[in-house]
Amino acid sequence: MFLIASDHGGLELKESIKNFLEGRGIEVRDLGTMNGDSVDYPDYGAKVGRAVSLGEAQKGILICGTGIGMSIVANKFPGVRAALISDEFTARMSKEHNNANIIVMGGRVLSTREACDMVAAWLDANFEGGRHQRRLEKIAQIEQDVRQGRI
Ligand SMILES: O=C(CO)[C@H](O)[C@H](O)[C@H](O)COP(=O)(O)O
Repeated sequence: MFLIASDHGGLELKESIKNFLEGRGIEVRDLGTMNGDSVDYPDYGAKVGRAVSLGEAQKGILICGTGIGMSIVANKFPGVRAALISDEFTARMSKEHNNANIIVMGGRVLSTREACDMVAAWLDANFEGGRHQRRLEKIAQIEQDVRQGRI
């Protein structure tokens, strides 16, 4: 099951991506925002970041105006690897090398077509493991060390 959320700056793109995913037979849970009123991206980024961190969902998609704020928020949660992607190449790499469990996009940056192609590239890619797994383990270790005040 996929989680998706946006602020007002990503609302339109969120709706398009949701339709795109559902068209591919993927179940999507929309955590808001549901209308164009101005809202604060941390509130929505935290909903998806928390759920992925707790294992309530395997994957998430976040959209704000640029994607920057949402990625900062989501990456506060342990175990979250949120990737701000900008094109099909970074979308694919975010899975192959980083095994990103959340992708983040800018609703004021991308066209619907570009964004859907990027989502497809991420979905269709596979994590390569090997040296990339070692690097992800180092990230997890850093997370532990920071939490326990070792570094
Ligand atoms: O990335 C963002 C925040 O870092 C987003 O672009 C927000 O959507 C943006 O900041 C919202 O701006 P607004 O002027 O309040 O519409």
